[in-house]
Amino acid sequence: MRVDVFTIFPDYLAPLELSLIGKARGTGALDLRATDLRDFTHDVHRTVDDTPYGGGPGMVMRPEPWGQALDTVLTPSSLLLVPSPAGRRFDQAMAHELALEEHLVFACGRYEGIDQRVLSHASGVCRVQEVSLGDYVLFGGEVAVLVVLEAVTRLLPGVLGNADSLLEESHAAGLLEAPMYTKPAEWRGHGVPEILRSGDHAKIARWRRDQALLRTAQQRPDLLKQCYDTLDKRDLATL
Ligand SMILES: Nc1nc2cc(Br)ccc2s1
Repeated sequence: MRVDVFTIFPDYLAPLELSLIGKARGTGALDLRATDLRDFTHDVHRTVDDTPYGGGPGMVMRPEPWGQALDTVLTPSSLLLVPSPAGRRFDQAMAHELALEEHLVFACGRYEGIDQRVLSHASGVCRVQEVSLGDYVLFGGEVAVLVVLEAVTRLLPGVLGNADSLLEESHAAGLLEAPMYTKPAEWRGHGVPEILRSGDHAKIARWRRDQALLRTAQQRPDLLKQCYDTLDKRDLATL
């Protein structure tokens, strides 16, 4: 997967050199390029913003640098993602959708946002999707890019050593995952559920399913409602 990120703070994306994302870049699973939007300005101050038409507080990002920057990468097969408080709520289902894309382009806004004509113009070239992490406002889109890219990269083939862990993790089957334990068997007076040390894999799988159902019912009843139709009689007996 090819990913282009345009930002006025490319160093913000330095964490993408680390850990599994760094490995994904090394293996070629992820071809990631972060570009400074100011490279597409032509004045001595490298200006990327200006006052808003209609007045109001703050500054708006100018369309010209964005137009020239996006011209260098967008093709009809690209998906332009614009982090925004007004965007589609990012979730695991969207992460799976994005992991199937061949080319993601992120436009990281700052200030009061990007001139709307940039998105309108780009929609004549490729698909454009505003994306939100949640109902709160950040200083810019870079943090959203870090989150989206981590969630998507771990879904790319070959990135996670054990792909099976994708099957059991929270939100994988619409449920939160069961609580996990490791050695020692006794820690500060706290033991480990005996079933997990029984070696009976069928019973362990059932216990984990039950725990996932109960944990989801307690902490995220909204998720349980979404997947209720997929539950079988044994699941319903647990609830
Ligand atoms: N939740 C979010 N807040 C913001 C603010 C700016 Br400025 C740009 C993108 C985003 S995504």
